[in-house]
Amino acid sequence: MHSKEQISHDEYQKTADWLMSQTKHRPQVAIICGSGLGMLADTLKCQDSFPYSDIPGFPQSTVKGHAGRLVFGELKGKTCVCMQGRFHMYEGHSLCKTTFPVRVFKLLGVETLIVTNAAGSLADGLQPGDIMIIKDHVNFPGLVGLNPLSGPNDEKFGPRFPAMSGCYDKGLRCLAKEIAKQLGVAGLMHEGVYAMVGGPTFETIAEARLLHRLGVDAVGMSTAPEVVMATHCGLRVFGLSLITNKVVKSYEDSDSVNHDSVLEVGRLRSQTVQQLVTELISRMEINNNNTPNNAV
Ligand SMILES: O=P(O)(O)O[C@@H]1C[C@H](O)[C@@H](CO)O1
Ligand SMILES: Nc1nc2[nH]cnc2c(=O)[nH]1
Repeated sequence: MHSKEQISHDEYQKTADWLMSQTKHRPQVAIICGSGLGMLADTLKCQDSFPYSDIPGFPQSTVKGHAGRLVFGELKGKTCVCMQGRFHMYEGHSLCKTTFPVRVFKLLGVETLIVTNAAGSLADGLQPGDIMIIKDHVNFPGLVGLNPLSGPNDEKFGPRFPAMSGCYDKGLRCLAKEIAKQLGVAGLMHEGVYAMVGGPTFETIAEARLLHRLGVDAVGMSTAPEVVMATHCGLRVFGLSLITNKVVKSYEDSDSVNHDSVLEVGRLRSQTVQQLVTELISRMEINNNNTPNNAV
């Protein structure tokens, strides 16, 4: 089902053209808000916002904690677009639809994509409330062929066989660590490997143990397909996981995770995540090599 659906370049372009006809903002940075992290859009000034239901070609958000709005605005001298709500494979969207906004962002002239998510920790040193800079990912659906790039390749966006080593920009990861020190939150910050699983089930204990043994630090149900699409079309990527729970790895442990507690940790850490992302956007350099006219 996932590899058959294709979205043509024209369809992405139509959505980008519609958005450019509705707002004067021409974003350089795009932010995808994870579960409970929609407040990242609140810091944007001079906002223009669009419910997904009004945007031609956009899928709809169905998950609590994902408002379903695209917000454009200015942040510390940079023009941004923020997805208040992302699309997940488990909602029944094809991977093309799940990642639809990423190529639209490319056509809008975006150069850098910031992805955020809520994730459960497997690494012993990662506690709920900690923030993990994503150094790399394991795309479990992708490993078995559920890849948004399956099917005919559109060379206008990128090559047939894109490299994924180094897909999380090193310079931005270093900058984020420096900012965390300056904000006095270095104690909360870690760097690690995120794994995407299909969801919507949280992990069994056996699955949690398997992921832990494989070297995964945090697990979630998103992000990897977006990053694959972004890297394919040449966007620079920065990723953050907010650790919302420890994944249960012991049969003696009676804890269990639920979506409301995931959202609650998002609320508790919203200010810190907001400060980090704001500073990162403020201090990142933009090369302006992807203006909408020469985007793809
Ligand atoms: O959109 P993200 O990846 O932040 O959402 C995570 C994974 C599930 O969608 C949900 C589980 O609580 O949070
Ligand atoms: N798969 C998965 N996704 C999450 N999102 C937030 N917490 C979790 C978790 O424990 N497992």
